Amino acid sequence: MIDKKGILFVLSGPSGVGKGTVRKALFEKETDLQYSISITTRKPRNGETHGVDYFFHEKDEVENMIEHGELLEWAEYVGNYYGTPRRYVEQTLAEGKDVFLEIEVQGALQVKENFPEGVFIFLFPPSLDELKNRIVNRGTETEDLVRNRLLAAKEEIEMMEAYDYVVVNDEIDQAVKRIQAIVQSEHCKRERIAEEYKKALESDES
Ligand SMILES: Nc1ncnc2c1ncn2[C@@H]1O[C@H](COP(=O)(O)OP(=O)(O)OP(=O)(O)O)[C@@H](O)[C@H]1O
Ligand SMILES: Nc1nc2c(ncn2[C@@H]2O[C@H](COP(=O)(O)O)[C@@H](O)[C@H]2O)c(=O)[nH]1
Repeated sequence: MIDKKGILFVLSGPSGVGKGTVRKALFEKETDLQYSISITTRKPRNGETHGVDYFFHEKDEVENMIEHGELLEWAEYVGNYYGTPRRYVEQTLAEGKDVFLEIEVQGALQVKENFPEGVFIFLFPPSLDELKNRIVNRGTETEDLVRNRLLAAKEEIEMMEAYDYVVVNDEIDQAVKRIQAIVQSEHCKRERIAEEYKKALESDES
């Protein structure tokens, strides 16, 4: 019997490209996706809430989670830990629901090793100048952190080929529509595979 697990979608890309913005706009439309809230040691920004934007933890707590295998993937990114709680993802997929991760590139590549059947989407900026403008204009990072995030961005963009899809985030609405099309098409693909599998089983029995 083919399993009815949910699909794991992973949205990734350089800092400031608009992952959070696009994900929030997508979730206003796609109510069937389940967002996996990450853990981080970064301090909350103004307006961020524990359990909504992130689970905010101390460094030793996260190191304990890593040691006990509680994270599906984790990365040290520009001085802080970020990670995906394993149990939530595995349980939700097993219930047949789709899970959506919004994570940086090192983490996405770790997920790809463990879940090669996942769908990996790279969000791409219209240009590097625009990427810099977005990080700077967001106003959440010091000058040093902006520089570090841009340095990381250049390395991250080189990993783009490892992804299944590249979506340009020029206009938020357009980027959301492109991701919705990917979600739909992946569902159709899996339904077709399940159908072919069923037919193959039936012809085997006859
Ligand atoms: N298509 C877009 N056009 C113009 N501005 C955008 C667009 N998408 C996002 N932005 C703006 O760019 C800034 C960065 O967006 P956002 O915080 O969503 O990026 P991110 O990729 O999640 O960043 P990080 O990885 O650092 O968390 C925000 O100020 C956001 O409003
Ligand atoms: N590897 C992981 N990366 C994550 C996770 N959650 C968020 N992120 C990414 O970290 C950077 C920085 O985020 P910020 O909120 O400090 O701007 C960004 O690229 C996020 O997408 C995670 O669980 N694992």
